[in-house]
This record gives sequence, C-alpha cells and structure tokens, in this order.
Amino acid sequence: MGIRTGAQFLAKLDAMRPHLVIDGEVVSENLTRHPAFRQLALTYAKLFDMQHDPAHRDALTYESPTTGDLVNASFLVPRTPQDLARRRAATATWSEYSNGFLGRTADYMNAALTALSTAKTFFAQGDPVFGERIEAYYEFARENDLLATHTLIPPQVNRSVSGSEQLGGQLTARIVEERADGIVISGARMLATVAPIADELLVFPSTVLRGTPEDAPYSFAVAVANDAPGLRYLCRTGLHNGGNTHDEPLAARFDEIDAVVVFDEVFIPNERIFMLGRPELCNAWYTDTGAGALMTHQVVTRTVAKSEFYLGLASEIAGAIGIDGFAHIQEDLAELIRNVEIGKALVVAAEAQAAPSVDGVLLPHWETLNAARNWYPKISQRFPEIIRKFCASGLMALPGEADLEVATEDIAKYLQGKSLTGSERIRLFKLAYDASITGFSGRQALYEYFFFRRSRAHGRSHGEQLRPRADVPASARIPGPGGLRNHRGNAFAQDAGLPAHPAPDIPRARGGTAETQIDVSGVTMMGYHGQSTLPSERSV
Ligand SMILES: Cc1cc2nc3c(=O)[nH]c(=O)nc-3n(C[C@H](O)[C@H](O)[C@H](O)COP(=O)(O)OP(=O)(O)OC[C@H]3O[C@@H](n4cnc5c(N)ncnc54)[C@H](O)[C@@H]3O)c2cc1C
Repeated sequence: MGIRTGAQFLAKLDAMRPHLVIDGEVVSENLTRHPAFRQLALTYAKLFDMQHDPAHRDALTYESPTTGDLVNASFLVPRTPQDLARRRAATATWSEYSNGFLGRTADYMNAALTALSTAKTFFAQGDPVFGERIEAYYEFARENDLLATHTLIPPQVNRSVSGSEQLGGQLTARIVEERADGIVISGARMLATVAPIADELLVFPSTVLRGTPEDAPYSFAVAVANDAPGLRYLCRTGLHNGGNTHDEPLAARFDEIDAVVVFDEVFIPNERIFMLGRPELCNAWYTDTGAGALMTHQVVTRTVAKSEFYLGLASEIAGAIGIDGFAHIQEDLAELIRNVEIGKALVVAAEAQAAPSVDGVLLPHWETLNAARNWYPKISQRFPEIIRKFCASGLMALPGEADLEVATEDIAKYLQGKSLTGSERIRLFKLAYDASITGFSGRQALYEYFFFRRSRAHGRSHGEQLRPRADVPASARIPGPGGLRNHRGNAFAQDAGLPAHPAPDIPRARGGTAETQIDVSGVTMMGYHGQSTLPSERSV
C-alpha cells in the first residue's frame, strides 16, 4: 500500500475501537468526530496528505525496496551521507509545517523502528528471532504507513524506589503470564503522547533494569494495536479551548494529547514480542541498536524548526511595535539567532561525522547529537520568556476575531502597530500569546524539557537510597515522600480540597522514609559517550 492519504488515516481511526477516557467520558468510536480529538486528527491527516502533494512528495517519500510503492522517507535505512540528508529533509518538511510544535509525527518512532530493524548483531546476542520479528514489524509499519506512539517510564507513584519496586512490583507494566503463543501484560506506564490518534503503541524498555531474576517480568519490548482488548488510555484534558485558528493559532491545530497507559491483561502475540527476559539487552536497547541516534537526529532537526519559529516571531513583534532598536531587545534576538545556528550546526556536524554501525548502517555521530539533546531542553525554556518580555501587556490587549466586526474602528485605531494594521497586529499577538503564556505553550515547554530525558529515579539500583547531592545546600532540600505524606501532606490535601487520607481500598505504594532527601537540583541528563557510571544515564 505505501503512503496513506489523510482520508485513509481518518477512516482507519474511525474504525478503531480504543478505550479512551477523557473529561468524564469513555470514547471508543468515531474519534474524528469527537471535539477532544478532531482537530489533532485533522492536523495529522494533513501530514499524510503532504506525502502525496507534488510540492513535498520527493522530500517525504522514497520507493519501498520490497514493493516499489512510495513509503515515508523516515523508513529509509541510511547507508550513505545522502541518505542521512534525505532523512533530515523529510523531518524538516513535516517540522516546518508545524513549526516544530508536533513532537510525535510518525517519523519519530519510524526512526527507532528503522534502526532496530537493522540491528542484527544486537539481536543475535539474545535470540535472532527477535531481530527477524522487528524487521517484519518495521516492514508492516512502513508498508501500511502507520502512526505509532510509545510508552517508556513507570508510573510516578514513588520515585524513591525503582518502578519495579512500586507496590511490590504490582504497578508498573509487567508480564503476568507467559503462554505458548504470547505474553500477557498488566500494570501501567506513565505517558504516551498522541496515543488517542495513533495506530500502534510501542512498549519499549523503560527503565534500567538490574539484571536480577526479579526484573525478568519488566524486561520486554513489544508492539500492540491501539485498540487491543484491555488497553486503556487516561487522557489529559485538551489544551485547545475550542477557539478557531485566529484566536488559538497553535492549540487549535497542534495539541498532541498525552495519556496514561493502563494494561489490563493485554495479550501480546509472539510475533509482536521483540525482546523478552534479557534485562542487559533491554538496557542497551537504544544505545546499541542505533535507535537513539536516529531518533535524536529526528528530534534535533525538528527543534531547529521550532527555534526558527521563535526567532521569526520575536523579530516580527520587535518590528511591529518599534522595539527593535533597543539594545536589550537586540541582545535577545541575537540569542535566538545563535540558538538557531547552533542547532543547525549540530545536526550537520552529526551527519558529517557519521560512521557505519556493525551492521553497516550509517549512524549520525552520537556524541554531537547527545550534546544537542542535552542543550536544547534548557535553552528552549527561554523562548516563551523572550516572547513575553517583547510583548508585555500587548499579550493582554487582545480582542478575539469576533470583535473585529464589532469594534472595527477602535481596533484599527488603537491596536495598530508601527508596521501593522490593528487586525494584523492582533493576529501576530495571538500567535505570541499561544506560544508564550497559554496552557498549550506551557505544555510545550514541559515537553521540550522532559520528553527525551530520564530521571535517575527510573533506573536506580535495587535498595539504593537517594542521597542529597553535596553541592545542594540543605536549605534547598525538601522532605521526601515519607516526610511530605506524614508531616505536611494532610494540610496540603485539605487546602486543595482533597481527601486527607488515602481511600482505604486502594493499595498504597511503600518505599522511601521520612528521612529520605530528594535532590531538587534537576533531572539527570543522558551520559556522555557511554562513560556514565550509572547505567540509567545511558537510556533514552
Ligand atoms: C509533555 C510530555 C510528553 C511526554 N510524552 C511521553 C511519551 O510519549 N512516551 C513516554 O514514554 N514518555 C513521555 N514523557 C515522559 C518523559 O519521558 C518523562 O517526563 C521523563 O523521563 C522524566 O520522568 P518523569 O516525568 O516521570 O519525572 P520524575 O522522574 O518523576 O521526576 C520528577 C522530578 O523529580 C526529580 N527526580 C526524580 N528522581 C530523581 C532522582 N533520583 N534524583 C534527582 N532528582 C530526581 C526530577 O528531576 C524531576 O524534577 C513525556 C513527558 C512530557 C512532559
């Protein structure tokens, strides 16, 4: 079949029967007609249609080696520098459509599948059948142009113990039954972005496992159809408030719903099991297969588009209200320019230093990509801050589109800019509003900060206690889970109108003590060049 059209994507979505919980409702059919999912589905449909558009087709597709049909270029196995450039061009094409605000376009997970499908040497260390299965699954995804999401980390119940220790191991998704024809998984994983509109869920190794027999139930990599029986998604409330693209220019199109993933005895047939019972191979899943490198190549390419968007927006605002001559404004514009150019340079440098894997796949230089992915989460937090600084109260002087007809003269006179009419200025500032102070923009900042990083908590060794870092002053430390729950937790709960005590019939996770200290200095970044002392730093 090869590349799908938007209409084909939407038709399949409507035919699926997932279990989605959102805003007090269970939605299981006709997703494209549901207000919570419709806009996002239409946006993704546009991405599929772009593959057929003569203006983008060459950048977004290539000929399938097995069928000759056009398939998405993110499935291209890179063997030459031109292949890497082609992959980048495809990602850039989709990223420029959304200005980098869509983090889960299909090329993100396709990158992982592409690398995994070629990693024969890696899979040979375990059972080569896993390598054969994931290659077959990659071809299935490529030829059917599937949209996959993934879910990695354990629930955030108690980060002072590892996921496999929460509630005696009964919370995190785990194998509860092994059958001749497959496995059964129960438990939960924390998050899956775009889950409601995806075709498939990839449940890949989440956390650094200890390699002990107790970790065996958590050692797996599988794929499951999004409407498999027993799979439930608890979706967050949408950040699009129902406005049109004039009033909510970003949220109305690009709100990728995130969801908690619950597995209630979900059966996974053998052909969809790509790793089982090998914690050390699960721990090396991203680094040793090249999946981390190709995924990061996609991520860094996407984030260049986002940096360019903020630079463009800030420049427009500065010109529109005549602040572009002020020194501190120019300084911020220079910061944005620097970040665009650094991002571009890092992608190209990673490609220029690419080297073949043991399986002959040309992988972009990991150290360069790793620098990029450790750099961007921090610098991107400045983008909305700069927009707020440039706009100031202009972000509040914002009548809606409907008001353009009602207050035409006032808007034309009082809301004009130095170089824009009143209605033009409102459109520009609506964009700034959605990119800097709305819930949508807050979620974007959170996404860039966290989606590609791991806390040490996910992979801490069994029994290891959290220790306060030496460089964190005692005043900056807060009581750990035990302390909060026993000492101040009830007071907070009452203030928030929450029950002061856990409901009696809900099993509670144990672990951590009143003495436990949490390091508030931030998240551990991924290690450099495999030199990390903690294996958790090597996970993606
Ligand atoms: C918008 C968004 C979308 C996402 N989408 C996906 C997705 O599609 N699929 C997916 O698998 N994941 C997704 N993630 C999850 C992402 O992988 C995690 O946010 C990331 O791994 C951090 O884990 P956490 O959120 O559980 O934070 P936690 O680990 O719970 O950390 C919470 C805070 O505690 C601190 N902390 C925790 N443990 C320690 C420790 N041991 N030492 C010091 N500090 C510590 C952290 O620094 C952090 O400040 C998404 C996240 C976001 C925000």
